[in-house]
Amino acid sequence: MSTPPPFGAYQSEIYLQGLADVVPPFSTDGTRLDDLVRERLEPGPYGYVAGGAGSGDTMRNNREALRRWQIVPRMLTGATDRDLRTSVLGTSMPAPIMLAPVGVQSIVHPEGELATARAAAELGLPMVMSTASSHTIEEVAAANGSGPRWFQLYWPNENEVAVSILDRAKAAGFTTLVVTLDTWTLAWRPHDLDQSYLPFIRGVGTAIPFSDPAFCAPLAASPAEDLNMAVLRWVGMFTGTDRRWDDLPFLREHWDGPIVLKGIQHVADARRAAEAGMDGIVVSNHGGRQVDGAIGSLDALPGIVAAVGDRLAVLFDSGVRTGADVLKALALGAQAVLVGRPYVYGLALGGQDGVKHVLRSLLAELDLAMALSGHSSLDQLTPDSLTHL
Ligand SMILES: Cc1cc2nc3c(=O)[nH]c(=O)nc-3n(C[C@H](O)[C@H](O)[C@H](O)COP(=O)(O)O)c2cc1C
Ligand SMILES: CCCCC(=O)C(=O)O
Repeated sequence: MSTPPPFGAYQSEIYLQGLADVVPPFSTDGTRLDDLVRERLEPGPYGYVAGGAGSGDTMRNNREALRRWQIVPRMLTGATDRDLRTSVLGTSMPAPIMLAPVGVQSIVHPEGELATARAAAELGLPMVMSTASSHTIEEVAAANGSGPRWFQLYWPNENEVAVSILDRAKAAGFTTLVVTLDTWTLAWRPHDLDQSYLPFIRGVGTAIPFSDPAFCAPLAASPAEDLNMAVLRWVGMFTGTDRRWDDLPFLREHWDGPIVLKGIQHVADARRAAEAGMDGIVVSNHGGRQVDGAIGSLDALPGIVAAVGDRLAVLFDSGVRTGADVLKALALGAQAVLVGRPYVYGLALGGQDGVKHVLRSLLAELDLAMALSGHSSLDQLTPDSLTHL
């Protein structure tokens, strides 16, 4: 198997552009994007995307948990050529980085998830499409073309609607189902409450149910004709839902690919997912957007990997901003890492090219972090690559 060109090549590409006095479209530092976007977006959309639950403590805990683990570099290991390719639940990817499901993307850029789907396909990175997308399943699949794609389900209250959405996702080539468990109702989010800002009220992020025959069947008028009625039905369908562990066989019955539960933080829940015959989990606290005062997501990872890592694909998200962050999560046993806000900031700053720039920067930084810390392959990353402060 020939070694693919290193992602670190983005670095030389950028330096060479300097010969023609060209600089990157915006910062290559994933920790600075939030500041750039704050200046660009209206306060409503900015607060919605960047904000967390309550005081923001969980968001800060995510970053602090990542900072408390630090890399201990090794020398003279022959890490000149790296191979970051991997496969998760049958999906091949050029590096263990995926685009987390993020809804309502058209609040930051008119092309929304379509631009994201195109950028993901250009890089071959799997995207996870959200149930709360501002474009339909079929539109995003078309934009993603032959790229790898998974579908994220917000489990609706009505089974007919769930089945209809799952059938559409399957028909549109989504291979793995990601079921998000931590957002069955929205948290207390002062950023949004203080501005009375909720995108869904404006009908953004409702494209999938509003284009769904099972969702629309009981409506007296179409969502285009009577937005308020449709939004009311949306609220009843997707908020305050009550699903339990016993309900999981329903998903197995209606989805024939792998199923991943997203939003796991407790070891006991990870064990439960394994016992329920799930294929994977995402160790995630939704980027600190749901439970304020919760642990940093990375702090949940080692215990969960020890408990179920041999039975389930364990993925990780929440707080990842740099290549070093990705390296740390991989070293602690995640098979792949999802990023949320960073690529959405890229979308806000530059559409499809902006998403691509953020992801290429992250890939390059991961590649160089691997190289300079002495790792030439993913299997060389172990907890021994790190120390905990
Ligand atoms: C604006 C926004 C919308 C989101 N929408 C969804 C969603 O529709 N479904 C979902 O499972 N997670 C959603 N998430 C959570 C992400 O999938 C992911 O867990 C989180 O963003 C990871 O943290 P990070 O932003 O620090 O990378 C959303 C996150 C943001 C920032
Ligand atoms: C009910 C959909 C919520 C979208 C979402 O996941 C978020 O804003 O974090």
